[in-house]
Amino acid sequence: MAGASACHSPDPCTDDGEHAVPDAGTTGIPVVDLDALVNGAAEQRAQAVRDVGRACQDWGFFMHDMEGGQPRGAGGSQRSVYGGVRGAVQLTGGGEGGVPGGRADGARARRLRLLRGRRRRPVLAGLLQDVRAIAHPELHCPATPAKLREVATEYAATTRRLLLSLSTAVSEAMRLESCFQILVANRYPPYTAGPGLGLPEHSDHGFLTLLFQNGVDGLQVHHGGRWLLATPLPGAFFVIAGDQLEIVSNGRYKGVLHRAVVGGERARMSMVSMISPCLDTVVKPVPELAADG
Ligand SMILES: O=C(O)CCC(=O)C(=O)O
Ligand SMILES: [Fe+2]
Repeated sequence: MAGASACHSPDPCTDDGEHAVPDAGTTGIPVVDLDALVNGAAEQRAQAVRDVGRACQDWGFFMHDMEGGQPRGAGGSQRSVYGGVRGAVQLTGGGEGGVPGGRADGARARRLRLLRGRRRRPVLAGLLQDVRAIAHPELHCPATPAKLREVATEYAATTRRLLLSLSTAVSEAMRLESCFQILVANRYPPYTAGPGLGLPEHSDHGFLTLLFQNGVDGLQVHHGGRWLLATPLPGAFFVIAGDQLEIVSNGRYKGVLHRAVVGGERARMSMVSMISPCLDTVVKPVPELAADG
């Protein structure tokens, strides 16, 4: 696979300031009890909404406290999704933005742009293999491996419920029931030539993103002018504020910059589920916040 040869070439990620991957400090990343949001009594829910608001405002990034309880099925969904997506990533040949299905004609190129979002730098060959699939309103899923459709259907539904609860908490005013959802599976092959940039810094174009990983760290979040390594609580989802949340909140919440670094003997995988309003929605600040200027 391309990743192996990339490991032996001069390291483009550490050669110059432009591509350098500085050491990340650790943590302080906010933890929010999302169970209170979904199942809590009025006062617990109100506190969780305040916590989400503060985390969005201060960080644009937080994690979901699994101790507080996770939505039923999410754990099983996380475990089974590794198996499902690993096969899909390998079968699609590990191309960056490897959405299966045909040549990059105009429509497909537009779809790829939508799925990839806004990136500041190109992805370096071999450091990332990914599969992106529209998950809602209709699941567009590769036909192989056979288990993938089953896994993706369950995973999309589980994460969509959580994303909608979060979206409601972040902005009760925004109607997101008819949403648009994208699933992404990223695989970063082993890379022993030093630290490298698997996925350059970017913000996610949607409203909210849920991300979990296979126990190999590498996600970094930009906070307070520094890159911090995002090490999750065991089994936790990371929650990432996207560009549309920044627009809706009139800049009060930021679409946070994040990136993925690679380096080490174990392949890293991350599973991303991103939600947006349906595609014909005009995304603009909610009036109450627009009035603030
Ligand atoms: O692999 C990661 O941790 C980051 C993935 C990501 O940010 C994305 O797919 O948008
Ligand atoms: Fe991202």
